[in-house]
Amino acid sequence: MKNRQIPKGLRDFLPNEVKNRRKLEQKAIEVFTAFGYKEVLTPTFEFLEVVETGAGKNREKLFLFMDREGGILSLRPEMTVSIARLAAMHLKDSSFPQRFFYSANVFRHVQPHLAQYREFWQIGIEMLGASGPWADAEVINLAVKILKAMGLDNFKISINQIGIFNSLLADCPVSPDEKDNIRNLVEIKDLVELSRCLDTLPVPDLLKETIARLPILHGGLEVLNRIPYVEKNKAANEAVEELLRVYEALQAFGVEEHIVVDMGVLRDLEMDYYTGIIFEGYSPELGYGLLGGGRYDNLLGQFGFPCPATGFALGMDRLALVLTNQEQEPPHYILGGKNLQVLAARADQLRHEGKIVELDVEAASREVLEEKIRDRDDLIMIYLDDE
Ligand SMILES: N[C@@H](Cc1c[nH]c[nH+]1)C(=O)O
Repeated sequence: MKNRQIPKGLRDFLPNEVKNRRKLEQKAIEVFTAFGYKEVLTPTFEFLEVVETGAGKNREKLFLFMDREGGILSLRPEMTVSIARLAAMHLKDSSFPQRFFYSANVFRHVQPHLAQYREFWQIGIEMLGASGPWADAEVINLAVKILKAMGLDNFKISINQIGIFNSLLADCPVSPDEKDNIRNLVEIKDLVELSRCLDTLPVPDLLKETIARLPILHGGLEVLNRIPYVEKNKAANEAVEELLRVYEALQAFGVEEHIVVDMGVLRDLEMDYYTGIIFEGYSPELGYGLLGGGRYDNLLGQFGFPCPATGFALGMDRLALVLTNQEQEPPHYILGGKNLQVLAARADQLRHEGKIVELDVEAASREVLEEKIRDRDDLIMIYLDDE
């Protein structure tokens, strides 16, 4: 019966799920607000041309449709590009940095699996107009603070600087397709195929060895001493230096226990606008990432407004799945009786005391009401006989 189905990869939210989500959202908003971030909203769909500025090679993941004038539109697959467009349209005369946050549904035509829907919710921030390690570290610090505020303790943020990988790759005398393949193999950590692929290419041995090791290079700062080829490449060296500065700033923020330096994080499978520090947050018990982000200094320039920027987004559906709701609920009453005026006054009084009160709007008798809520052990019944 098709009229009772919804398209693949979409979902309804029942009251408990909505409540959990709103709670998480509320906590995130409190943290963002305390750091001076302000909420923005953008339209649910944009011109394809705008969306492709950020996710160029991922057209097959977009939900596309046409407007009546023949323009091609896309449901937003994420928020960063829309905010870059917003900044270029509205903020040219503002002072910077500007700090924004959002909570929005986004759409990607992915193969649905656990906690991966085609419409999903992201909460995120973008800091526009600030370069330098302190800005990157503030954003990563906020990622840590958010996960903590939501009740997670056992999580890590893997950080990298995309310039390290890009500079190594620039020294490989191979075709763009082969570069894409290498990038992909590093990202999915396929060590066997990566070595095999590198062996077939005319890449200098030291560089080959370095790239082959990237997926397993993770840990503390010592990781940065284990990338031998970096010495030979000035840009890679500078990128390593920058990563070091950000790590130091994260130490100053006091969050380094959650930080892992990870040369295998490229975020290339997600977005291709990153230019500097990139990071992903995950909980070791889970097989998937919770949040991701990084620096994208060239994106706003593509909308005619060159401006450095950095940010991250967190997947709410995934987070909701991780977190069991530890908070105590206020008592939940059902209030029955025949005199509406008396009931209404009592209901208001209880609500005023912080209780949740449902009024029995069907004015059932005590017996009927008792019978009706027999299976609802979350409810406390009060019946007011006429006084
Ligand atoms: N928009 C990115 C996350 C991000 C925000 N800012 C920078 N990166 C994503 O959806 O993965």
